[in-house]
Amino acid sequence: MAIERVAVLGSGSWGTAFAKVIADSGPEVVLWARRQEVASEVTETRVNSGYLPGISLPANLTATSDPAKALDGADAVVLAVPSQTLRVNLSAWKELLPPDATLVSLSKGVELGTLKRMSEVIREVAGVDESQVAVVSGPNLAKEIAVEQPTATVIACTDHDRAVDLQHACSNSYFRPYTNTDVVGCELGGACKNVIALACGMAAGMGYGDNTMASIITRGLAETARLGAALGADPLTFAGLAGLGDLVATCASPLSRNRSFGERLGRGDTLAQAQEAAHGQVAEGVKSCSSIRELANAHGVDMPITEGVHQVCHDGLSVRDLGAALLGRDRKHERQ
Ligand SMILES: NC(=O)c1ccc[n+]([C@@H]2O[C@H](COP(=O)([O-])OP(=O)(O)OC[C@H]3O[C@@H](n4cnc5c(N)ncnc54)[C@H](O)[C@@H]3O)[C@@H](O)[C@H]2O)c1
Ligand SMILES: O=P(O)(O)OC[C@H](O)CO
Repeated sequence: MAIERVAVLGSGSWGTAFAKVIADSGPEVVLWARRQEVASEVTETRVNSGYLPGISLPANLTATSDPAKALDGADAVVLAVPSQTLRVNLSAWKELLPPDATLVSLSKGVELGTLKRMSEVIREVAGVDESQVAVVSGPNLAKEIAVEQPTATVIACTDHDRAVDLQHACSNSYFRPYTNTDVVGCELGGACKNVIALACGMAAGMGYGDNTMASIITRGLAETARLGAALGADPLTFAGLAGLGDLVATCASPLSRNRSFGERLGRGDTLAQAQEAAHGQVAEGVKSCSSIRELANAHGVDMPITEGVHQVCHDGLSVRDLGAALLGRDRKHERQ
């Protein structure tokens, strides 16, 4: 089914940038903003100055703070709110969802408490089959995409035809989506890389260089793939855009909120100071390190970097002691 009208719910950095991607690809887009002043600014000036200052949004993108108006007649509903608020947000919107619309998750996290991936939360709250839920994940730093720097991504959906429809709705001269049916692998790649980026940031904050970064990235990928194997993901997904691609972009980029957050901790900031410096923008890994750790423990999967990041963020471990703990672990074979 051709996608002609899209609702994007959440007008932060990625919600706004992805709304622009879709509008630049053809469909009409209505962006929902929590705050009326953001919706008015986007509609009247075509700018979301709080999240994407200086970016001019296209004419086929309008905004509203009324979810009913955003969702009316939508062929696809894109969910662009933080992982830990998705359940509450979607519950409020549930009755307004057009019955056959594709529900698309942009959020990269694992829910605290339930340990569910975002597509699982969506299926549960909306009461839809998994074939109706898609995930967008890849090396997609919002600020680069907003200025139309070329990138690729993955649209994961168990229903290949639905993924292809969405692929058509968000393909343009700077954005190239690939399809994949491995929803589990794509979501785990997106959630886990935020935690690994926190660790890379911590190392950078301590003054360590590229050998350390490459070691954390590679061993971070190894532990992500171990979790994926336990949860039924396709191992090849982790070598793709939603695995290695997103991991490298996030761990290396000063634009990443997760890496920047970790860097502050590595320089000696407290969690509260790093949170304050984030100016309300979400660094998903700070919460997902705990849910991913719990998920790994429940499946008997060893994730030492994730465990260490959790201990730094929530158990008072110092970044220096995290480094020592990781280096001091039992020696082992690379494939273990
Ligand atoms: N920014 C990126 O480059 C990027 C890229 C890919 C994926 N993501 C993922 O997309 C998701 C959204 O990230 P973002 O970058 O847009 O975040 P952001 O911090 O820029 O914006 C979050 C948005 O959610 C809204 N929000 C916050 N709390 C809310 C609540 N309780 N109810 C409703 N809305 C609430 C905020 O008002 C804001 O509009 C995250 O899971 C993130 O990991 C971000
Ligand atoms: O800014 P971050 O750390 O949330 O990362 C942004 C994106 O997920 C990169 O793909």
